[in-house]
Amino acid sequence: MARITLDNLAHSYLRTPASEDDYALKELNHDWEDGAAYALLGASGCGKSTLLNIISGLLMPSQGRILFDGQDVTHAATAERNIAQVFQFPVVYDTMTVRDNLAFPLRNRGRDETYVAERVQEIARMIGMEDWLDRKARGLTADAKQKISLGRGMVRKDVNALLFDEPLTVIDPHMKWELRTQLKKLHHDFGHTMIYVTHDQTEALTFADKVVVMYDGRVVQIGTPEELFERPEHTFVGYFIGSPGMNVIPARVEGNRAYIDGTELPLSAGYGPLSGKVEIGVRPEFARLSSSEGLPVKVRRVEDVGRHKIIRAEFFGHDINIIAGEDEPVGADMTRVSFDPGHVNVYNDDWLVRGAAA
Ligand SMILES: Nc1ncnc2c1ncn2[C@@H]1O[C@H](COP(=O)(O)OP(=O)(O)OP(=O)(O)O)[C@@H](O)[C@H]1O
Repeated sequence: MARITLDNLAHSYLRTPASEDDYALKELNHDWEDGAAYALLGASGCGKSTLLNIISGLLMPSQGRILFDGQDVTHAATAERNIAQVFQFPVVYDTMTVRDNLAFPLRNRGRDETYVAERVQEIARMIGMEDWLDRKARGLTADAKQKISLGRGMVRKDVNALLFDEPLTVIDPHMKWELRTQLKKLHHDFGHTMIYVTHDQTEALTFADKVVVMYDGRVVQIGTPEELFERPEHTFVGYFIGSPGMNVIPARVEGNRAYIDGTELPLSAGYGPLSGKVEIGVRPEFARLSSSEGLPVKVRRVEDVGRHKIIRAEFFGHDINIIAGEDEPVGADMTRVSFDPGHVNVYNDDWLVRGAAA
């Protein structure tokens, strides 16, 4: 396994980029810890595949270096990087049996047949294909073929990193959950450095130790699922993670008070003067509807989603969401909302501002 260092890395698909907007991947400096499981999460077109392809060697960055355990591999071909990759669509040899497909990367490395047999059996069990080992891959469903691709990606223990590019797209929903759990177990057992690209927050949050959130070619936050929930560093992280996402409301901030349309809201920290766009961010989980406490709010709709209720409401002309417990009644007299001050974040031009403890 390897620590992967991205040093001053950036990429533009244009030959002569003129401004930052011309970069599909904006400048990035980061150390990916040896043996950690990362998810690269973001909406379509934010640069996830560009970054993954640079790490795998399919794409040469227009700026910066990439190092595996301190060794510069920027100009090394994919084959020299000793990585395993699993793509969105299956890559299998149709004329080979499932067994030979799974064994391929090990035989390629000259591993002895006893080890190959043992390891193939182990992986086949993991992907639920023990009974299919002697079948030819031709004619199998896309779903089964993708499981073989995943198995092949995982069969070698001695790779520098395992890279997955939306690997569960073609897998049916039930198997998706099972494979995600298996991948997590595999990571736990073997400690591979894993990088998993997805636009699905559930996939990212259940799989990864750390989630790398990308927005418009930029890494906006790298954190544990808890950190992304508690303290989104950027409003995009707030919107994108959570269901529904964080409420973001324009405000004026002075010291330890925020003002929304002139109405005061307490904050748990003090802030210096802020210019530019100022907003507060509060997750629906930390907003509370009541008949007497807080600021005026107009409930528009209540959605019962089983575990809890989502209250869609209007707050000083802005749409906000409030989460209430399944058993909490939502009466017509509930026209006030309060926010837990410890969970009200302040954003300046979309970036989190850290206040001084009040
Ligand atoms: N070969 C290419 N030539 C020119 N522009 C490209 C190329 N590949 C990607 N781009 C552009 O770079 C940006 C980032 O694309 P990228 O594929 O890395 O995003 P992504 O997050 O992986 O998206 P998706 O989930 O849709 O694959 C997009 O604006 C895309 O249009």
